[in-house]
Formats: sequence, C-alpha cells, structure tokens
Amino acid sequence: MYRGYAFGVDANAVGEVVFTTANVGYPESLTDPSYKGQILVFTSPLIGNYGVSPDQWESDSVQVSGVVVFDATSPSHYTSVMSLDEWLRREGVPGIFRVDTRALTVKLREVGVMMGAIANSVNEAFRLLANAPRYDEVDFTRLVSPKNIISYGNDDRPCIGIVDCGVKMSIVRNLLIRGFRVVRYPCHMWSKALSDCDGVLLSNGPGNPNLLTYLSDVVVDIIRDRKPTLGICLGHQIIALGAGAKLYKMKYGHRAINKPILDLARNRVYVTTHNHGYAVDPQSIRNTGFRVWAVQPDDNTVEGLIHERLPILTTQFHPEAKPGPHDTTWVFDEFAKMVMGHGH
Ligand SMILES: NC(=O)CC[C@H](N)C(=O)O
Repeated sequence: MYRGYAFGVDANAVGEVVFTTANVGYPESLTDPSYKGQILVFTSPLIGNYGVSPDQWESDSVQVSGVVVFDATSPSHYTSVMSLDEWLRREGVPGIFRVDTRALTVKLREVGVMMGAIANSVNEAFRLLANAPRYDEVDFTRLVSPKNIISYGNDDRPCIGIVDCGVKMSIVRNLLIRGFRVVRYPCHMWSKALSDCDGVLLSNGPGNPNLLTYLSDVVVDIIRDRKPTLGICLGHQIIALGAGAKLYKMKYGHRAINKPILDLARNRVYVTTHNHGYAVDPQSIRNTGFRVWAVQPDDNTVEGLIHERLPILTTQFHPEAKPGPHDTTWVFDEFAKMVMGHGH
C-alpha cells in the first residue's frame, strides 16, 4: 500500500501497475492506446511541467486507467491549454501524487508487474482487486480498435492498410509524410486491409497478444500474398506468433524513451522508445522463416524480425518514437521501399 493525494477525477481505478522511465512525453504516453487497462507510474518525479496540448495526443482520449506520480506540477509553457490535473478530470481518469514512486518502482522490478488499485480506502482497494479480471485475460485490443474504416490522404496514392489494434497517430503521420494514403481497419477486418491495400501495417496495441486468435491467420495470408508488411510492437508479436514462434511475459517490461537496441545487420546502436510487457522467445524463431535483426543489449530481448525471403519487417520498439528519439524513423523509409517494390 502506498499513500498519496488524489488529483484528476475523483474516482477509483484498477489495472496492471507498470512503470515508465520516460522523463518527458507524458501527454503522448497517456494517450497511447497500448496502455489500455494499465495504471501508469512515472519514475520521473515532476510530471505536468509543460502542461497539455492536443497536438501531443496519440489518440483522442487518455487511455490509461490511472496515473501515479511523485508530483503533479502546474504547467508553465506557451503551448499548454490545460494542466495535467484538469485534463485527467475532463477525461475521467484518477491520479495519485506524492507517492514514493522510487519505492514502488523497486517493488515492481523485484516482484514483477501486478494488478493494483487507486482507491480512498484499503477495503475499497481490495474489493476492486477481488472483482477485477486479470490484465492478461482481457482482450483490450477490441476496446481500442476503431469501429469503422478511417481513411487519410489522396485516393491516387499507394495505400497502406493498418490492421488497427490501437494505432498511435504518429504511425499514421509517418506514413502520410512518405506519400501514402492510409486506411485504418478494425482489426477483425484484417483481410480487407490485405485485399485493398499495397502494403499492410500491423499496429501497436494493448494487452496479451496470445488472446488475439482472430488475428492468427493474418500472417498466413500475408506470407501467401507476399504482402509488404511492417509490424510494430503488438504487430511484431502477432507476426511472430503467426509464424509459429512463442511469446513470454516479461517481469516488468520495457517502458522508456532511452532503450538502446543493437542492429545486428548494420552493427549499430540506436536509442529508441519502448512500451511492451511481452516479448518473443528467441529460441522459438528457428525454422519460422524469420531472423532476428535487432536485440536489446541489456537483456537480449528480441527487438526486430525480418523475413528471410519476403518483404516483412518487424520492430518490438517504436520507430515513430513520440515520445522519444527519432533514431529509427528510417524503418518507415525501409517499409516504403518494400511497398514500392524495391526494398528487402
Ligand atoms: N506497445 C505495444 O504494442 C504493446 C504490445 C503488448 N501489449 C505488450 O505489452 O507487449
């Protein structure tokens, strides 16, 4: 139990408690649909310094279940239209501040991520936890996937179909600036994305990828159609699963904007943005037709796969960054080349 003071909306929250070490980019993180179902702890002590502005949002609402910070500060920035506190009130999301986030992070690192609740009393917290389903058992993707098809850009351009499991808007923007038309499909409509578009992007998204059995055939069809494909984060995990590899749940995941990845093909290191709690078992890649092209050098997590023969590329990290460094936006250039027929 960690005591603190309430901010944001006056309500309870329950979810998987995870931490991010990102010291900036809280508006982007809080609107990242991949955080659905999670209570996000910021290890950086001052969150809110530069307020909130809609051009920072990665989706149209705050996606986390609750926010834990040491200090929720008042904003001082010319782009800010509201404080973090006001934003969370409007969005109906509770926060708690003056929590010893260092002690909480050490606990999560040592024991692993776990379900947690933000509540006004211990009894209330226990009641919430007793009634909540476990994070790993809920299909959160269904909650953040769009209900209808959404298109961006001119019809005369080559088209990328996003199988949208909760895509971050920066991914859409990275495709638009490379001259593509972009169409977001509800994830159960993946076969239409394949048939209607020149390339396919399997997006990031929340929750346990093993539950998404309705997406397992997408990989079979991508391989059969030789469809140029980019898989990002959850999309990378779906491609790995569909190819016959296995996933495991990490003890406390990678959520940061300064994670190194080692590019084994180019022998280079990039600093990248991560937000994942599951990862691909490297042993299980053998005989799938894929090879590992990137790893995280601290713990050897698989950070990218590439097909031996077909134009299929994946990243466990986030090439779109937001928040984070732009070292790996070239991944979108590679994908663009694959779609235009002169890449890998
Ligand atoms: N950002 C993502 O796409 C996250 C993927 C998956 N939900 C995980 O936690 O590993």
